[in-house]
Amino acid sequence: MKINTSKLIRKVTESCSSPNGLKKIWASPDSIDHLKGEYFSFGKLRILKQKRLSSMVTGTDLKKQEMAKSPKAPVLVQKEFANLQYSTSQNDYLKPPPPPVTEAGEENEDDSQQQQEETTPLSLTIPTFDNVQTLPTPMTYTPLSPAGLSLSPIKDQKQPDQPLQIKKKRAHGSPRIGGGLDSVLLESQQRVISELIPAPSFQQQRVVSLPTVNEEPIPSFEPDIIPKEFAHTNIDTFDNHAESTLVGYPLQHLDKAHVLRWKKVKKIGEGNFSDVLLYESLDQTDPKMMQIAVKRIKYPVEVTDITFRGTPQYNDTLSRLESSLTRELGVLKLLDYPCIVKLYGINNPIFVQSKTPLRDLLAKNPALPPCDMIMSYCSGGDLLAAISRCLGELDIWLIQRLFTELVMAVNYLHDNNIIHRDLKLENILLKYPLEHIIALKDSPVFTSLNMIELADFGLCKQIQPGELCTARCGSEDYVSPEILMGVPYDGHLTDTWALGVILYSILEDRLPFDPPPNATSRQRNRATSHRIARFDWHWFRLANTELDAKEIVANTLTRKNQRWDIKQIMESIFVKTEMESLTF
Ligand SMILES: Nc1ncnc2c1ncn2[C@@H]1O[C@H](COP(=O)(O)OP(=O)(O)OP(=O)(O)O)[C@@H](O)[C@H]1O
Repeated sequence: MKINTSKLIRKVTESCSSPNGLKKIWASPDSIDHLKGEYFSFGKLRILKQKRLSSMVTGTDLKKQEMAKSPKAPVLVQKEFANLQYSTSQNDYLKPPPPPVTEAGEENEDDSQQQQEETTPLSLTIPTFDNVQTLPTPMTYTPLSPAGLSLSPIKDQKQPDQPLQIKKKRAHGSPRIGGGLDSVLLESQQRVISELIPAPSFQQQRVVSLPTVNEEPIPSFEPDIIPKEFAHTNIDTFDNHAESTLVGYPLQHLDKAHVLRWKKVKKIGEGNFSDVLLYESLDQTDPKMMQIAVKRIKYPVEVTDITFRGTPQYNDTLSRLESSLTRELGVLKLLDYPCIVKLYGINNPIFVQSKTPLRDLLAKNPALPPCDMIMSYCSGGDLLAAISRCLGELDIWLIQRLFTELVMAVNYLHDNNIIHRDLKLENILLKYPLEHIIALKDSPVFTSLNMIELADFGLCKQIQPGELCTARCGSEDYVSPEILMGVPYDGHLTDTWALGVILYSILEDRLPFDPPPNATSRQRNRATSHRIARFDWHWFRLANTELDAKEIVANTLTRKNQRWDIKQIMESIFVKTEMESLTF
């Protein structure tokens, strides 16, 4: 029997978007299971499973708990919007959605009846544009957390009277797993900018496709190549070792004769899946590697906690983690472009040599050693933090320069049949602090040096020309309507959509699909996905300003059949004129 969950979905949606706190919704365990792929990741949602009855609890109590745990996200102060003009001419809209479809066999909310309900087989409906009759369900993702099930705040907790801000920096300590099996399904803790990642045990809910990428063949693991001291070291040794000194292998020479050593300086960043640390060379060899950024993978609790061993969560998590890791490393090894972060080396060759590095390591040792990716260091940090620090006041020449480099990086990826799928402000790294970049403006080297590096290839994919993707992944504010709809999508065009979101955000100092500055409380309570699906964005600060950049936003934050691809963005006046001045 097919379960009808539409009523429950509506209730959860209302509850999740309610600013006033706790609400309980009772439903059968199967209904909950059915919803998990959609809703488990809602920041305010917790699922309490009982034997025959489940409840979902949403509310501010959970938010508060998590907010107390998470460091504050950088706040980007907004300008006054009191006299803003409202411009709609450049936008197109979907027609208002018809009322939600009522399916036969609707669930009864009555508790007593719920208790009677026995297991009902789940059915999977893959929506297409033909049969989508309601707006897509708001989605966030719940990546797997080594810290367990704590939930983080998510943006719709904003109170109506709060100043606008691009605040959606990741929640520290809320790691994700992404990219695995092209469906990246891990659960339990979410980041503030979320990925649309269903939980691992709910893959029947979601379009799950195995990777169709033509991955570069990775040579099979040769045990001899791993230095003895690493191949049989336990995790404590690695941890102590990693605290102070890092031993790494340059990608070109994965043998013991070429090991390099670095000393830890400090932590410089944190993602959902990794800690990023600055190290300085102890060998004084290659100047490029004097200072390096080390991306240390955070292993989810499901693979580190021995009590999970042998459980479906363990197996699922392990394979997704492994898939994500090998994908990111496999792609990074191939890339060589000024505006893209470089992978210089690795702390253990097995991570780049084996197709199943984690399983191989676990076969030798019960605990996983750290995985440290040795990467180029960008001393300016990420663009979101930089913009936040300067209160969103970037000169247009600088916006033009940074965005042009980003477009060139994405063009390089697309030319090489790679889609990024997680383009966002946090993944754009500045090679130098913003003030240094500004000071360099009139220097002769300004046009010969790249100022950004694109990072975080955990969700990228190598694709065949014309291939469509099905994995619903990305970050909530940057995700395109077709991904929200769950239909197969062209990854090139979802990348250019994200470029539109990025450019708009830098220009307007706000994310395009946040509630508008003059929003009514009803608008404020609407999910971001609702506005995305309706292409509901407007110019505010720049409503009356003529700017070449605006045509890029207008032609990317639009329907996929009208959306510019990367070549068209490169042909725009804003990008083309800047590109012509660059010499790298
Ligand atoms: N090479 C680098 N140089 C300087 N800072 C970096 C570098 N790489 C990453 N960072 C910092 O660390 C943060 C997290 O890095 P990254 O996005 O690669 O991790 P992640 O775990 O994949 O994150 P996410 O949660 O977005 O998937 C970045 O936003 C940035 O601030």
